[in-house]
Parts: sequence; structure tokens; C-alpha cells
Amino acid sequence: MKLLSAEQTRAADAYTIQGEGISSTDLMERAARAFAGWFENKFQPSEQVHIFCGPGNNGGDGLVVARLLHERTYGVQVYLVGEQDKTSQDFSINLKRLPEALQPKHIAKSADLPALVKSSCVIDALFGTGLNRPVTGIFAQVINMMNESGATITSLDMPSGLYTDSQTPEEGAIVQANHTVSFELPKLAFLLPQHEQFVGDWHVVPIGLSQQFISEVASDLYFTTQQDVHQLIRPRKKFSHKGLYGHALLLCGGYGKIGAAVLAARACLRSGAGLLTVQVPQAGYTVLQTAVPEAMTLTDKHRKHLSALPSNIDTFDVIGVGPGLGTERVTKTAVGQLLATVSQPLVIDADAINIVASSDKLKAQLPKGKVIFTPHPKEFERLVGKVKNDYDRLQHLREFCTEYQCYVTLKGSHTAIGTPEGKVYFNSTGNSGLATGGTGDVLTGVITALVGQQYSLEEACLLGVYIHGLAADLALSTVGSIAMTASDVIDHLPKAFMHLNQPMP
Ligand SMILES: NC(=O)C1=CN([C@@H]2O[C@H](COP(=O)(O)OP(=O)(O)OC[C@H]3O[C@@H](n4cnc5c(N)ncnc54)[C@H](OP(=O)(O)O)[C@@H]3O)[C@@H](O)[C@H]2O)[C@@H](O)CC1
Ligand SMILES: [K+]
Repeated sequence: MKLLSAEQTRAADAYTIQGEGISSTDLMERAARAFAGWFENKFQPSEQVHIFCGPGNNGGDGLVVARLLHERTYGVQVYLVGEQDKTSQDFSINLKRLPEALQPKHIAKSADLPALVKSSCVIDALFGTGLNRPVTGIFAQVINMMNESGATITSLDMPSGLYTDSQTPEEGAIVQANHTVSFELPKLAFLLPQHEQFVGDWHVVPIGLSQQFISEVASDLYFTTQQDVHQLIRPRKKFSHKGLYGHALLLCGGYGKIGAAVLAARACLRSGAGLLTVQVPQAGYTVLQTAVPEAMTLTDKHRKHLSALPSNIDTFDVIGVGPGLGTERVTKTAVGQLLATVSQPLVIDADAINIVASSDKLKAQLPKGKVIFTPHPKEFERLVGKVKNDYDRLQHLREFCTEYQCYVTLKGSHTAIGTPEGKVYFNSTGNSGLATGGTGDVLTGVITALVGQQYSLEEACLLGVYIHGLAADLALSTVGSIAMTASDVIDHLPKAFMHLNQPMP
């Protein structure tokens, strides 16, 4: 699914209005109806609903919602915020359509602010995608009052004050919503961790924007849905043999961190690798052979660390390197040798990322179009330098991927996958249970297995990140998010693959 900027969303609205031969108030009615439908499922008509409307079409939506909820027997109080001399046309039309019973109150100065309490139910319809500067003055006072009241706030389309697709200046007030209900597509701002306190739980309701426009408009930002991933996954062939699904090599584990190799290996096997060889330091031999009998184990000549590449390295289809590796000198040398000599695709994680990050020479040796990095945000900063905020991080992600012609899965609550063409895909699965040691090792194993099965590097990233998150989501019902371990994620990979292999409803 594509993500559109605020400007593109306006263009999609205009295109839909023109294409369907409807008026903009018709589209507003549709949007408000979709919002009200969501609201009715969430809140009882016994609630007194306070709706704060700004001067533009977001406020216009708020007025229509007020009318619809009134018809559906909710108690509604409408507030019109700011001077009323510059309201949008559709706002004015819908103000006239407001039933007489709903006498709006005007809020032009602080003395007009109502007293909300914790139990109040608020709809924030101050500003949406048309916000064009930081929110100050009476609007900021209303927002601060809402935030401080502790009321349950549902933002219409956007939390007012938050920019849709660029960094919001610090001086502006921003609504801290419990829920944000947005139209047709999620907004980029929803997917960035720095906005969690503003966006709350977000939901998207369809309003029938032109699919033709959306499919044709140029955007390099995507949100990976189940449908997207379902199209990628390939069932196994009837006349299968293990050679068809790749021979993966994992270079993982160091003294005290052999578990990382075990997790990556188990995840790799649970993700369909035909054959798997794991090279570990001598200290890991018995552990690996016992914990993962399906994998072949090679031992390094070093007892505690990786120090050399296997002599038969050419025979593998894909190499995953990094989990538990450590950054000893001997290991750095071996990683350098790997980058300089191998021709297979590489999945580079954890300490292998740290090793690459520590040397411009190694970065320059990265084979083009063959590398997937799987950093968490700290490892990513080691690769690209300190970032200022989430938008800056995205910019660095694009630049790094295009400069080094590589793929990066930047782990987070919506893992962002960067491609050499500068595209960014945000993942839609996963939960806070993944914030625990070892889940990154699992992801490395999953992606390595998928590359071995001849998925393109982009497909392997999209599919791997989605399935990893889905496995964690499926684990929620049995272990919950607090108790979840990396092994639980591996244990739920089979269900996740089965889930995706089923026909879509
Ligand atoms: N287009 C459609 O058909 C559909 C659109 N839909 C809905 O419309 C929303 C977008 O509406 P929009 O474009 O009117 O912008 P909106 O967010 O209401 O704000 C603009 C107003 O605010 C003002 N203003 C801006 N910043 C300000 C600030 N910091 N402080 C103070 N004032 C500020 C600005 O005034 P000005 O800049 O002229 O001073 C202008 O008056 C969208 O989110 C969705 O809810 C849906 O109904 C589907 C159909
Ligand atoms: K809003």
C-alpha cells in the first residue's frame, strides 16, 4: 500500500471528486460517515461528545460528524475555535446544516475554554492535512486544555498540530490523542516512533478515494499489508528436494553468545532453508549440534571467536553473518575477507554491522546489490552517524541504501525497509513483545532462509520482516507481550507461514 503526502492526499480528494462527478461536500459527508461509523463501534450513545472544530475542512468534517452523532442519539456539544471570518466553504455549508438543537459555542479567547474532565469524550477536528504552520494562540490553548484534561480524545484524520509528512516545529501545540481515525490510507507521521504520544492507536477507514489515482501517483513510501505479502509468498513445489530451497551459511556466535547462533539457525530452518550450515567457534560445537540437529556445524579453529571463513564458502547460496559474533580483531579480519571475496548475497546483522560501521574501507568494499543490513536504531547510527529525529533517520536510510546499493531493515515498531532505489517500506506486523534479546537473531535467520530460497533481496526483506512480526503477533495469545522470548517467535513461525499460505479472504 502506498503512503501519500498531504499534498498528494489533497490531489487524490480533488481527483475523486472530479472523477465521480460529486461535490466536495459529498466527499466530506462520506468521510464523516466513515468516521462516525468507527466512533459508534467504540463509544456508547450515552456519552456526551465534545467536538472541537477548526476553520478548514477538518473542522467541516467535525460538523458533519456532530450532525450524524446527534441523529444517532449521542449528546453532542460543538465548539467553533478561532475567529469565524475565514472558514472554508464546506465548513460554512455544514455549519448551516447543523441541527438547531446543536447550538455551537465559540472559543475565541481563554475565558471561552470549557472545563473538560477526565471522563469527557472529545473529538478533535481542529486541523488535518491542511495544517501549514505550528499551532499557537487560542488553538494552542484549546489543545493544551484537551491534553491536560485527561479526557479520551479521538482525532479526526490527524492529531491537530502534527504535520502529516515532515518534522513538526517544536514551538507548536499538538493534540495527544488516544485514537486517530484517518481516511483511506495511513499517514507517514503515524509510523514514526517519535509520534506515539500524539497519534495513539491509529485506524484507517475507507472513503472511496480514487484507486486509479493512488496506483498512478508517484510515491516511494509504502506500508506493507498482508495482501502485499500474500502476493509474494510462493508455495513449495510438489516435486521438491532440499536443493531447491538453498544452502544457507550462518557465521554466528562467540563465547558466551552461542545462543545467538542457535536462535538464528532455528529461525532459518523454520523459514524453509533447504540446507543449513552454521560455523561457530569451537566452544559452540556441542551446543549447536545438540540444540539444532538439523543444521550442519563447522567449527572455527579459534575456540571463542570467528577468525576465518570456511574453505568451501563458494558452495553456499546465501550467507548470514553477525549474531553473537563479537568484534575481536580476528573477527574483523574475517568479516573484511568476507566482503572482499564472496559473490553470494549477504545478510549482515549485529556485530557484523558494528564491524562494517567502524571502517570506511569495509563500507567501500560492500558488494553492490547483494547486501541486506538488519540494524536496530543504535547500530544504524553507527553506520550513518547521529540522527536528529525520525525524519532525519529516514533520510539517512534512503541515502545509505542508494549510496551503497544495499537493503536495510531498520528495526522498530514499524520496521522501515530501505532499498537501493530509495524506496522505504514500513512493516505492519509486530508488537512490543519483540523488544527483547534474540529477536534480531531470529530475523537474520528468517531473511537468510528466504534469500536462499531465491526470493529477491527486496522480497526477502519485506516477507521476512512481515512474517517475523506476524509470528510475534500470533505468540501474543499464548505468551503475551511481557513474557515473550525470541524462542516463542521461532515457535510461531510455522503458524505465521501457514497463515500467509492460506487464500486471502
Ligand atoms: N479535500 C477534501 O475534499 C476532503 C478533505 N477532508 C478533510 O479535510 C481536511 C483537510 O482540510 P483543509 O485542507 O481545509 O485543511 P485543515 O486541516 O482543515 O486546515 C486548514 C485550515 O486551517 C488553517 N490553518 C492551518 N494551519 C494553522 C495554524 N497552525 N493555526 C491556525 N490556522 C491554521 C488554514 O488557514 P490559513 O492557512 O488560510 O490561515 C485553513 O483555514 C482533512 O484532514 C480531512 O479531515 C475530508 O473531508 C475528505 C474530503
Ligand atoms: K484533527
